[in-house]
Amino acid sequence: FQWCLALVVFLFAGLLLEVTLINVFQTYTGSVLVAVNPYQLLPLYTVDQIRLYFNKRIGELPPHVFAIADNCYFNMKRNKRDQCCVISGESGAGKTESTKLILQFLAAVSGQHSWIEQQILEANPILEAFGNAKTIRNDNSSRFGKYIDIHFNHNGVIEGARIEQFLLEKSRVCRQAPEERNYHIFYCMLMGMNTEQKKMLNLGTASEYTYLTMVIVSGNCMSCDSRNDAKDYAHIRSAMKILMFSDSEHWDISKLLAAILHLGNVEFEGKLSITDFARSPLSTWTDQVAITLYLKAVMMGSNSSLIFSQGIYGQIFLWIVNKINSAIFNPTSQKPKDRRQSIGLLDIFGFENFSNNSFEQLCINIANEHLQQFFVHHVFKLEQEEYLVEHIAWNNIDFTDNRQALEVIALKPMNIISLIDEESKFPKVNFWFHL
Ligand SMILES: Nc1ncnc2c1ncn2[C@@H]1O[C@H](COP(=O)(O)OP(=O)(O)OP(=O)(O)O)[C@@H](O)[C@H]1O
Repeated sequence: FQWCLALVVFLFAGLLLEVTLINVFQTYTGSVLVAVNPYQLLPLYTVDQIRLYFNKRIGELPPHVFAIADNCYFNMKRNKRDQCCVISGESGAGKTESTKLILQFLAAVSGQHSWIEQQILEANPILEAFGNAKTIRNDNSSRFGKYIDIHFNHNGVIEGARIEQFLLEKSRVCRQAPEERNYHIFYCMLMGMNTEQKKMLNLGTASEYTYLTMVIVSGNCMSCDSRNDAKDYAHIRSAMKILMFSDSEHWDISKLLAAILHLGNVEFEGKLSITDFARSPLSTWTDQVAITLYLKAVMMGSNSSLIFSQGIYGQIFLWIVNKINSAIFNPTSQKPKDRRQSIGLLDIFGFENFSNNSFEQLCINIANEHLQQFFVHHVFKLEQEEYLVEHIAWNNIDFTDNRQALEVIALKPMNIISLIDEESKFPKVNFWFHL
């Protein structure tokens, strides 16, 4: 497995954008593309541009994300080695958009315009609906990490793909920071469903649901200027059809999403002991699920609806990723002639620093620190070691190595994560870190 060091790093600096030269926001450092988010639609990602960058050497044309994609594709075919493209940068820097552009490029140049290519591309609107949300930094922020492995046959034609997801931010289902929203799918569903469907699920408008209005500090945020929830819902529905979600599966998901919204509006007035419960009329329920839920709710107190809702949403998300994989992934036989090559695209949530950072931010930032270490290791350490071995004269480059920070947080035996893990085994524990 060869790591084609096609690291696409995006820096966040909107001010540069007044510059009229189209390609000034992208440059290379070695095989790494460094880009600034232009935050405007530039005519850089057209079919003509795909044709232009196809089969060109890096550096022949101005720096471009298509050049990185072409480089991966070319290396995979020529060297018969799997490739990987790591896309890194802070939140809102343009990672997800770049991932989609690379996918579009690969789908276009691999040549067949087949059903499977369309299915792979249409997985994005579904994943974004369930895994992305408006944050203060990005109206379409990924709240999970994803690794898409695209599989090619020996002729370089796409044969399938497989998606892995990491660390969905489940706490967002129950609460959001000011000016932020819950996952897009809730608003899309409420805006896009017809009256009859909403009636069957007993659904109203977003303002009626605690999970869509209860932000941590003050104010609430239900709309998002740059998005059209009703239109997006239609797109999600058609994408689900393309990915072979049946109508009944879609309806089951809608029922679960509605259940989460209703669960958020449940208020607990007091705690019933199990003995009280046994005496109560509820103990005559025959529905085992309801009884189990009720007993758990009693035992866990008022946090129970949060835990259920997050658990249900997490399971829906996992199920959806598996369902997508069952449509786009087709296992190959072991015969050498059927052997496939792959290009992997890693797109994780970007580094975040809010005034109030939760455990999720800690996990997101640790993942980013690991990527930064990978970058530092390959771009500075290994490169300079090679210069030494080959006796090449160069000016030593000073760089900040984040290894120590990583060791304290996650690598050394007594690290912050292992301490949190140990402490969280005790009831009612709370953490306050000042890093
Ligand atoms: N190449 C581009 N050209 C024009 N606009 C872009 C480009 N890349 C990103 N954008 C704009 O910036 C927004 C944020 O980009 P994106 O969602 O890809 O960021 P991200 O790095 O994936 O953020 P997060 O880590 O929060 O998921 C997009 O919704 C889009 O409006």
